[in-house]
Amino acid sequence: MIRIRGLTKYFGTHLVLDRVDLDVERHEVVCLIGASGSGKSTLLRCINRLIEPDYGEIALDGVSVSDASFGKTGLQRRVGIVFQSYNLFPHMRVIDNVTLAPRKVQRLARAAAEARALEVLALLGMESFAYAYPEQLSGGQQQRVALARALAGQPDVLLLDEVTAALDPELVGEVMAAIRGLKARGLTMVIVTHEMGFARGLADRVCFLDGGRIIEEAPPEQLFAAPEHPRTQAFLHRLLEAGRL
Ligand SMILES: Nc1ncnc2c1ncn2[C@@H]1O[C@H](COP(=O)(O)OP(=O)(O)OP(=O)(O)O)[C@@H](O)[C@H]1O
Repeated sequence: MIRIRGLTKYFGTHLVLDRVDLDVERHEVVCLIGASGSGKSTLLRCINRLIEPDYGEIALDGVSVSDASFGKTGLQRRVGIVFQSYNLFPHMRVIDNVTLAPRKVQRLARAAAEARALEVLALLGMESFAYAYPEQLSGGQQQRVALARALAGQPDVLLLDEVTAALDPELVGEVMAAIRGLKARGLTMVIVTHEMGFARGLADRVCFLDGGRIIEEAPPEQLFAAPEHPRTQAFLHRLLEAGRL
């Protein structure tokens, strides 16, 4: 479904992605792990063109993401993204946050947009908060609304960039459970995470980035139990020492 070849990105003279190749199949969940600065977020953000790469190709179902047939809004509807900072509009109720893009971008009528919003909020266990304001919700609940907002566009792929990083530890579990529910429904996802438990429990495949390259990829049970590359071994060893594995 997603095919990435030779993706290369510089920030100034700093090579941040170095000829990355990656395939993601429909219904697959791929987690990107690696040390801070290894290029995970940059790779993720190239997929929906929040960042433009310098070289390389990304195709979605065989069509280049820079093809004019997508247009930028078309691409960003097909490829949803959720960040660490959920960025809900504080002056708008949950339901208005979730219906905003479908109404303004997809030109859906209010009733249809609200029906869709209630459906995705229910999927994330948030339907009873539809008429609340963001400030009335916990961080975990706000992040679930941010997930609902991304899903309301009915994306084919969801990109998650450290979505649990800003949450208090006791709130991480509810967001992870919500994402597990999305996987069970067959949503294709590419996930950047520092939570190895998350990658282990959720991913079909884990990619380890180091210095802007994917240097090892494997199903989690294999990558965590028997990493092959010395750099992956060293990274996992450091996490183990820090009590984060
Ligand atoms: N807009 C930018 N301008 C300049 N340098 C950037 C920019 N965005 C990222 N970088 C640099 O690119 C490198 C890779 O950043 P990226 O955020 O992709 O790494 P990461 O693996 O996601 O890190 P982290 O786990 O800390 O989020 C880092 O050295 C970062 O400082």
